Amino acid sequence: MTRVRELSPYVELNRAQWRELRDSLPLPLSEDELVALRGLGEPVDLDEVADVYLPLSRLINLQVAARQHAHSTTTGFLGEDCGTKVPFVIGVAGSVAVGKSTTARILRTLLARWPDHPRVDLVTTDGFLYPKAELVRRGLMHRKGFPESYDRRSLLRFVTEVKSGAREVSAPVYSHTAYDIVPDEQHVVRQPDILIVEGLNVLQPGPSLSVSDLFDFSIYVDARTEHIASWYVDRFLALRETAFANPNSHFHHFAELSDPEARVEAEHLWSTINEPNLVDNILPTRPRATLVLRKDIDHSINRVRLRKL
Ligand SMILES: Nc1ncnc2c1ncn2[C@@H]1O[C@H](COP(=O)(O)OP(=O)(O)O)[C@@H](O)[C@H]1O
Ligand SMILES: CC(C)(COP(=O)(O)O)[C@@H](O)C(=O)NCCC(=O)O
Repeated sequence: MTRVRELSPYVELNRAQWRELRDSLPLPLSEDELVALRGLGEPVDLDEVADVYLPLSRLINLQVAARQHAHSTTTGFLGEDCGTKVPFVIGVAGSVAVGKSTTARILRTLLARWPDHPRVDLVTTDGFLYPKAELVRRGLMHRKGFPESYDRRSLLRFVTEVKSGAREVSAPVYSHTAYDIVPDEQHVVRQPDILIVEGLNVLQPGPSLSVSDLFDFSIYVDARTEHIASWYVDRFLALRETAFANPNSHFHHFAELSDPEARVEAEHLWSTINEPNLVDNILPTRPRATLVLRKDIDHSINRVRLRKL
């Protein structure tokens, strides 16, 4: 184990060192299950689940118990009922196209296999983007994914209600096909043991209480900006045969583009929207994460940085 710097709040481990912390926890995931969790262009294999995600699942399992204990201490101090469980909330942040959704889905599946917290729910923050009409009204159509394109107050209220133990809390749902919020769809969260909140900007601090203040643990999925740019372009090219091929897709007009034409479009979207958002808004939140998963150019996670203080 190497210390990042003397007196640093972080400890940095390479994959071999991190793998040791699995502590013989069995692998509760099959190849078929993993394939179903992988996003487009995400090559994560069972070795990576065993080396990286199992130690993480073990660490979070320990922290759920510790958090519950800390909560009971506070409720006992207040003379309130110590028996109620407060959902443990995990934030997953990182750039567009870095693979956050795959990380969040693998984590959700692994955490749900522990008998002490089987109910794990996952919400993506795209549901809290303003609807297209509102983004147009605010002049934010080219700022989708920037902090100001989200209804941050609703997101904060949603997580607060889940943490307060509300029986049912609804989140709006976003569709990449429609490029908009789906008017009549809701994701209903019913008293989970763990809630994962995944999105570009979940670690953003705010002028007052923000959603990251409610996180018990947070993960930043990280890679070099130029590697993420190439993953974004490759995924855009691949989407022509999948999502863009759907005539209802907002991006359907890209489906027929040649490789060089599609590359130009993807590079334009990257350099005008997603890269500035990464550099200006997302990367500055990285130091706030409890854990940073650092990916190599082949998407494999080769380093882990844990905040220990
Ligand atoms: N235009 C699109 N059409 C359909 N699916 C998309 C589109 N853009 C991104 N996705 C999918 O949405 C999910 C989230 O993508 P993104 O926000 O880039 O985060 P990440 O790649 O970090 O998970 C991914 O599974 C991705 O494949
Ligand atoms: C929907 C997103 C803003 C991500 O939302 P998140 O769930 O991370 O809050 C992003 O995937 C997106 O579509 N960005 C717009 C720019 C682009 O299409 O690349």
